[in-house]
Amino acid sequence: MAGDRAKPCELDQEKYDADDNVKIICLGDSAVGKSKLVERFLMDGFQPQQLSTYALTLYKHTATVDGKTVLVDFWDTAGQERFQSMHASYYHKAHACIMVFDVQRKITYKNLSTWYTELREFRPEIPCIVVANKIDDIKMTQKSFNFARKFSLPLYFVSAADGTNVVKLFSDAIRLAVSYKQNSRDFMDEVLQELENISLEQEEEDMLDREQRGRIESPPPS
Ligand SMILES: Nc1nc2c(ncn2[C@@H]2O[C@H](COP(=O)(O)OP(=O)(O)OP(=O)(O)O)[C@@H](O)[C@H]2O)c(=O)[nH]1
Ligand SMILES: [Mg+2]
Repeated sequence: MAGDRAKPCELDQEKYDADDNVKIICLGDSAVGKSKLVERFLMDGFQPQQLSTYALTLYKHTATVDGKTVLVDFWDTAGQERFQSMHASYYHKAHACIMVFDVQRKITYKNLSTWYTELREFRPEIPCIVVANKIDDIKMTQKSFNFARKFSLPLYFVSAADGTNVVKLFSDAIRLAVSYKQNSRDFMDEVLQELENISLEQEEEDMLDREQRGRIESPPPS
């Protein structure tokens, strides 16, 4: 159910290896509207309250992409310092990113580069959408935001308050996540998998060695 708080068992990230599971993360400064956007998409509603996301909220959604059912987890967290302590697992196995700024607060736009740098440290290749939120509140005089162009990222002008472009944003994010998962594997994933396999092989070898030594050292049965 949308809005459920993440329970430890739901944080088992192995499930994202299965074909029908994708993970989409939300990034951006505090109060840019990350939570409101997900809520608007999932519940088609908007309650203008000021509550900041506490630690981590997982929103679950079932989508259909090209006739196939896809289970989508949207990961949402607070954009403030609290985020710092959990970044590695937040990015782990993510298939797409929605990176939000507030068109009314320039600093949130400036900070995109910090978010983007961190995203690319953990997930060098996943699709990332840049989102200009709160366009209901200002007169958009064809403002141009170079950040998205500079990194060749798609830019969406949206409003969680009145719903402008919200469905389009999330539908496209889901499609991108699915196609990323089907068509390419992150190089980092491959390297990590490789390392995991090597250490497993090593463990197996060590175990066989120990067994063999045990057999030699123990006296033969009389
Ligand atoms: N006018 C307007 N206000 C919005 C919009 N989206 C969000 N807000 C308001 O902005 C504030 C912050 O929204 P949140 O969704 O809680 O922001 P957040 O990015 O999740 O913040 P953290 O959880 O602290 O990281 C709330 O008061 C919302 O009502 C929008 O599209 N238009
Ligand atoms: Mg939030």
